[in-house]
Amino acid sequence: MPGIVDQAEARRISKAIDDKLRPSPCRVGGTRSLEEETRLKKGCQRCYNLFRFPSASRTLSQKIPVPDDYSFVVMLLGQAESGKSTLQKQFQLYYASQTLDRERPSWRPIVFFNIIKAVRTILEELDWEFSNQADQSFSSLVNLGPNWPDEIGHIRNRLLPLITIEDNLASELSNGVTVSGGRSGVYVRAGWQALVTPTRSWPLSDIRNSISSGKTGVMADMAARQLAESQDDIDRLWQHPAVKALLRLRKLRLEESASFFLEEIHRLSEPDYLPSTDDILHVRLQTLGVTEHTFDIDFAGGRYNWLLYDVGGARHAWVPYFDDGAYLSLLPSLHSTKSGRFFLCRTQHCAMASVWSQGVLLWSFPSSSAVFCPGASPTAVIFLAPISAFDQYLEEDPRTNRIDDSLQLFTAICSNKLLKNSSLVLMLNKTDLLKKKLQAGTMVKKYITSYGDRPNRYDDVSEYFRAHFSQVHKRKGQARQKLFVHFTSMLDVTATQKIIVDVNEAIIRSYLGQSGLA
Ligand SMILES: Nc1nc2c(ncn2[C@@H]2O[C@H](COP(=O)(O)OP(=O)(O)OP(=O)(O)O)[C@@H](O)[C@H]2O)c(=O)[nH]1
Ligand SMILES: [Mg+2]
Repeated sequence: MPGIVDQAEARRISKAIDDKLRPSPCRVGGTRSLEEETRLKKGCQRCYNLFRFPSASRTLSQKIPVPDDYSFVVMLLGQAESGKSTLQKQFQLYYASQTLDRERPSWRPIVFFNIIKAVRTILEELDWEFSNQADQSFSSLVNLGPNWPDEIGHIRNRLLPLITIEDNLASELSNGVTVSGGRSGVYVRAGWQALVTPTRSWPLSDIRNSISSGKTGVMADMAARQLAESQDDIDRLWQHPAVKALLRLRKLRLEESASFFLEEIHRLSEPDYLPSTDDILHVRLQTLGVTEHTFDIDFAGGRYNWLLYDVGGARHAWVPYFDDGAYLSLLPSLHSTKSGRFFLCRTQHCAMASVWSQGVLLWSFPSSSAVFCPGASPTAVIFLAPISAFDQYLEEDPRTNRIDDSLQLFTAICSNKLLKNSSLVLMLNKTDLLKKKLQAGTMVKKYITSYGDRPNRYDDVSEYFRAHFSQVHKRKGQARQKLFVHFTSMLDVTATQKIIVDVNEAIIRSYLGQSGLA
């Protein structure tokens, strides 16, 4: 991978991976039935998983002997947009769906914000094409004809009242939180839902009442009205050949969920629109700091408390926490979660951030990387790596490939001594997007030179990435640390929920093994 290893090392790893990828069922070990053996020989991924993660395939039949006051602490880590909060929503949907139902109204203005941001981005890009069209390249390239600037200009004028709402809506939703660098966005901390819709009304009739009685935010109301008025123009813009050309030829990067929302604009503009589960899973909303979620999980005849920590992955989202101060300062009020486990500190001169608990330094890390550790070492870390991002670069550092960045973060996590007893779950996420990109002909080797001339097919590409992450764990991981790997598409509810159950069971088994309770 560019930036991780030098050329000779890249060739060595590449060869090792090729060797590993050659069908070799024996390497997964375990006792196999004839049928399983045969399927394994044919390269069946499910069989491979069964042997690689045997715990996930069996069911615990007895209540497990966990101390009464023990909580399974699980941290979700990974770069920005890797899908951590989406996985948290899937946990909530599975284990506490009534709380997700209660929160539905609070997602409504966030959906509106996602739409407005997409519309603004498209118009800005078209403005750029328009003002730089002296060479006529865009028009002639896509055969748009001479009138497209006028057509878009009219739509743009009608959409201006909508897009001017964006910043104020972001500020209302973020409750005044902004990040440096002038980025527009919605950044949320734990408990934001209650701020956005104070009534948290449910069922639908109550929501209609709360919307009509003005109990939702002022800007959210205004956005709803403007969307209702602008829906036809948004649709016209989205369907316009100039926009399709932008997406196709200029590789315009909208948020991944933008097309989902723009396709559905008329449904989302209904006066009593309430976000569906699919809408909530598609929403893009940046997490700021750490949010804590508690679930009671019924399992094998017992009830267990899980504390899930969702950590914001964007580097710039951490910037507000690292402002002036020449001394090591404790900032517990900003960073402690409900259970008061986190303390974040910084030293100005070495640009390191540190995590403290009860006066003990737990972890230090460069302030540019977003890792965080709870007061006690977590039972498990779930690391999400979006493998569809092979052709993308970090927003905060356009030279760093996103897969490369994920590998670096994963290396830091595997080698962190504080996590030596934690189970590690690696979710190679966004496989649906990866498939789409490969089908559309995007070549992996163009962005990941070490991929070489391997076939540009999903099975080969996904296995290649899995092998790379596994190599990191093998080289940097610690003896007692187990690694469980899953390919995921976090928007697929059925598949993800099955994986969640498997992962939970694997974590519990691993905990029992570590603590000698098995
Ligand atoms: N197509 C697709 N989209 C996904 C998948 N997982 C997450 N997304 C989308 O990716 C976007 C980012 O997901 P988040 O869960 O907000 O990412 P995050 O890691 O919490 O990001 P930060 O809070 O900024 O650290 C959202 O719009 C999700 O709907 C996936 O497997 N497939
Ligand atoms: Mg998040």
